[in-house]
Amino acid sequence: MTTITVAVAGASGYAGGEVLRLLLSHPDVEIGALTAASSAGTALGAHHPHLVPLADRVLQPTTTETLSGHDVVFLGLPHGESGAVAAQLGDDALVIDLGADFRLESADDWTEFYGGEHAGTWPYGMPELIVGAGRQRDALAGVNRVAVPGCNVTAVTLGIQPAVAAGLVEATDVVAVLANGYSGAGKAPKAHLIASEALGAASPYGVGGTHRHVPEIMQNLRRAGAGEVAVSFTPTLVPMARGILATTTARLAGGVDVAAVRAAYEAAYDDEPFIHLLPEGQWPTTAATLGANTAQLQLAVDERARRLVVVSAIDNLVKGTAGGAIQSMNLALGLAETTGLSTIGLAP
Ligand SMILES: NC(=O)C1=CN([C@@H]2O[C@H](COP(=O)(O)OP(=O)(O)OC[C@H]3O[C@@H](n4cnc5c(N)ncnc54)[C@H](OP(=O)(O)O)[C@@H]3O)[C@@H](O)[C@H]2O)C=CC1
Ligand SMILES: CC(=O)N[C@@H](CCC(=O)OP(=O)(O)O)C(=O)O
Repeated sequence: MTTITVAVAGASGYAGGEVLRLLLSHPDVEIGALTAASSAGTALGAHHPHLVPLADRVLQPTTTETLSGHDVVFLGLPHGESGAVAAQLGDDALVIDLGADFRLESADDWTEFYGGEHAGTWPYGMPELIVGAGRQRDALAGVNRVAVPGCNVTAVTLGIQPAVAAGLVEATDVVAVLANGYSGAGKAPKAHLIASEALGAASPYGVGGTHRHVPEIMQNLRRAGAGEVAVSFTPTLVPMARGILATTTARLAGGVDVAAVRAAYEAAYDDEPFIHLLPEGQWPTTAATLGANTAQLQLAVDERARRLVVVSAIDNLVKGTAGGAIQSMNLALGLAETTGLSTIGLAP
């Protein structure tokens, strides 16, 4: 394989920085232009001192000129900014959007949850998503545009989709409650992230069906084979830098037992390099996934409540963003899907 040149827009941000951290270990990639907005003209090391090999690189403005001429462009920009940038980049570049602009199929969903005009729909960058009898990875070979999923969406979808696809649960009765690390909110200061108030507290946000990831999860479960879908989704900010622990429960279909559920999850994930159904009795923790492109899962059947309970853990910045994005890049370019991606976490 010849060397792939990669530009990263939003390189001073958390998602862009994580793309760079992972790309530094990718054997086929050469890192090209790094761009930002207000941080243009400053050194990358001022924003990401952990990215030592790139510390002296100077951030450029995010323009067509700086981003063009690369094989791959990652966009780690705030929602609503990617459409205009992508439109200026030629079809010969693979453009991978880490934001939400091109994830949703429904323009009405976009307007309801994000506001403004819908930019469009790109191939969805969740290789493991069950789509009919196949997987979304089949749709990623050779594409030149990829919309990377939301991090919460990744945790919940991977957690519940095998049961939904196999008809083992009622897709109109799915409830997900999540513990979320701060970095999911990006680096810009936000009122609900003032350290003196948020440290030491667990605080729900986006409650009552208002979070913008609700339509994306529903879209995924429909693609996985559900007819009607209803998902109750409640994220909770907890004092950790990275990580998502999602507990997703759903009402079991009649007659379904734990053996049937476990068999469905094993069938769905045994061949997946990054999705690990843990041995029975062992429960996921965010710590075990930190820095790794993995999702760890465990399930139980609550017989009294007749509900399936699935716990899934990911690193929001790796499997939830940058790692998933590079996995999709590999598929789009015809590289081995796992190239440059680690299953080794960072613990304790
Ligand atoms: N954090 C996470 O866990 C996840 C994030 N994402 C998505 O990735 C994208 C980036 O998020 P994140 O890195 O967390 O956000 P950050 O706030 O940490 O970073 C935003 C980046 O975008 C740049 N930027 C801001 N406005 C503009 C603009 N108008 N034009 C060009 N560049 C601009 C910033 O540059 P400057 O330094 O100059 O301001 C910075 O580099 C978002 O769409 C987010 O939703 C997706 C999944 C998970
Ligand atoms: C803690 C926190 O605020 N997390 C963010 C995760 C954002 C994300 O996954 O990215 P997108 O914004 O690209 O959808 C949230 O729940 O909205």
